[in-house]
Amino acid sequence: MNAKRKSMLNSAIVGRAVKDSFIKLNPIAMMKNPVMFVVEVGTAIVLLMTLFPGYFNAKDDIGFNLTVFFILLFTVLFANFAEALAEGRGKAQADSLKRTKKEITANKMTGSTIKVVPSTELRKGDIVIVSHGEMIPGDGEVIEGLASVDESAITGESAPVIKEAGGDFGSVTGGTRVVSDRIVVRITSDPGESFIDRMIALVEGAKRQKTPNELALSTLLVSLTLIFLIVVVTLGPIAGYLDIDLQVPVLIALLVCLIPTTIGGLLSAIGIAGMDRVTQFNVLAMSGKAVEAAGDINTMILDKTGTITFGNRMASEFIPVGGESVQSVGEWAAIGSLQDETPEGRSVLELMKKLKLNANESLAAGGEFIEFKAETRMSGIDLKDGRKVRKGAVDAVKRWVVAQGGAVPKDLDSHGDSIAREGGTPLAVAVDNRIYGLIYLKDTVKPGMRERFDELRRMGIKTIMCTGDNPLTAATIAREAGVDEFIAESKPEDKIAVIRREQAEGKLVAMTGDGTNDAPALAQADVGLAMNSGTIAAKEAANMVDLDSDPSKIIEVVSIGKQLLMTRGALTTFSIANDIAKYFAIIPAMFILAIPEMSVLNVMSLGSPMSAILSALIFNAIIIPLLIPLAMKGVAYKPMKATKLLRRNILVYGIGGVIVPFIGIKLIDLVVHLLV
Ligand SMILES: Nc1ncnc2c1ncn2[C@@H]1O[C@H](COP(=O)(O)OP(=O)(O)OP(=O)(O)O)[C@@H](O)[C@H]1O
Ligand SMILES: [K+]
Ligand SMILES: [Mg+2]
Repeated sequence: MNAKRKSMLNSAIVGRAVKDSFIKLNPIAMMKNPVMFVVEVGTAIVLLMTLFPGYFNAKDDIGFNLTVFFILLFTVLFANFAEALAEGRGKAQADSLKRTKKEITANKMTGSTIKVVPSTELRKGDIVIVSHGEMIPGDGEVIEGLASVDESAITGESAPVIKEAGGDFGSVTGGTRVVSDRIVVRITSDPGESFIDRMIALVEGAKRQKTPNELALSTLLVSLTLIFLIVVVTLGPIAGYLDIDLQVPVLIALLVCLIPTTIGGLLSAIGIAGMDRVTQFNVLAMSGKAVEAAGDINTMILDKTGTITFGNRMASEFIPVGGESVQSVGEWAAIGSLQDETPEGRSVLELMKKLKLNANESLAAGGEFIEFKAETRMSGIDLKDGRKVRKGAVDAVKRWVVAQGGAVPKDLDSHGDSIAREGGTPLAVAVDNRIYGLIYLKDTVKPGMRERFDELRRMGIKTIMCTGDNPLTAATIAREAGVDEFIAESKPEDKIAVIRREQAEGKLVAMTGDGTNDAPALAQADVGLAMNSGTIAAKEAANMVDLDSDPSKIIEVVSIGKQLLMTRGALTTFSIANDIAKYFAIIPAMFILAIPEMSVLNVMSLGSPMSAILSALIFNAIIIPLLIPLAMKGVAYKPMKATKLLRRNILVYGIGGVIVPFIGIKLIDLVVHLLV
């Protein structure tokens, strides 16, 4: 991550937020937030009454009304400021992305000629050539060649990544730079629909829509506002009937204190900041809904290779069976791997070199390469002389050999099992109906996995490891990493089946993936995190993309989602509890103002009715900016079960929410009382 992205709020962002706070006063924009809209309307009424007291036949104290007006105005401005500040970093980031997007020229291939055209003219399906030093003019897939690409413009990561035709590392992003070699790219997006365009829209929050959770909460806040509005509006006539004179600005002050302005003012900032936290983490969430869903996840599906383990499964040993030799196992393994571009395949050839073994490579000439497929769990080559060479998962190779009338050497299983028990992956090597031996693929569990899974368990999240590997290896790695369940010998479609099974039980499921065959499962999952290095299909199916291509990040994304939901819950509790406390300050004051004999009601022994009302109103306003840091950073929490967490939060934010205003209002009153 680059420093620019990491930089916290700087003065430019704050300055812009201050300006935006005033722009956001526009009532049409304000209507999106009904609670604050009511405050704004109240502010306008008080202003009119201050400016034209004659019209309202108010016998009033202009000084008091003017003070109320300013406090109300600041209440609205503070809420606007919270939202503007939360948007700030995204807007700044969008600006810098727009700068990288500036016009790029493309070497477009039309037939056999190359034409230089502006990147804006490129359409889906166009073919371009990008050489060393040039910018990639649009999103696409490498169809020829291999190059290292500097993707720091989007990922912030300065180390270049290798992009090559075929496989899962072939997708490139417009605006990134080729720093070595030359690639031919097929463009996969039309202008305005590129990854950078989507990223700009996303960080700018241009298309931000309320999430289902936010909508539900907004409905609650609007209902509360309506109830209090009705109460306060009817209070006027009732008081009039009783011959009690209640001034309109006092009623408005009462209303504003009662309606949930704290959460109303911070709600959208909390949502934006949550999205922002995910973005700073180099994960692009396609919607706020995805981040929230992450907070509600019950089940997490994880890959073994590359997610829980480092994934650079390297051949470390050739183990002969049935009386064969290391040389023959190695030779056939190598012949079957000559064109296998997977890390496993390449490592076989490297092991040959390391062991100083030779393979008669000419045997492979003119043969037909059989690519590794997760479905068959084998790869190899059909030689020109008719012999078929295969290497792959032991059970798959056994079945293949038996189907051709071959026999399984007696010592195969024991050797295979001992590799698996150590957490390694055994690959069997066979030619036609004869098994020569095993390749020992070594892989290691990433450090710290157990602690992270413990944390997930404490949050009540179940982890399921899905792997194409054999049950023994799977069990060993599962035990070592501490996942709750595992599914071995799983095919890509098995992932969808697990996701559906969990969802049928009413659970929300998260998963990560990068291959085209992961795309359906990524789409089926409630939270699908695709790797940026992955295929276009995977990235389109997912609702999040990890720019650093670290599948284990799903764990942190879930934590951020949880934190977002908790922050919203905590501040809602705090806000509503707060309003109850203000009630005790302002209601007695109103009635004492009208009937001085009622001064026994002054439970908080505030200076005067006027100062009580103003103090409650000032507290109501300044609590918003005071809570901005909490709204932006999210509440701190320890992973624990949802019910326990809820109880704790109600205790802290509910009771805290009742006590804090009593102290706050009392302190403010001490000062205000001196002034009025
Ligand atoms: N290049 C290869 N050639 C032959 N067989 C392979 C090759 N790569 C993997 N295999 C075998 O196929 C099995 C399935 O591989 P696949 O990549 O689908 O799953 P995996 O990597 O083991 O698990 P995960 O789903 O956790 O990534 C492996 O366990 C291994 O036995
Ligand atoms: K309030
Ligand atoms: Mg794999």
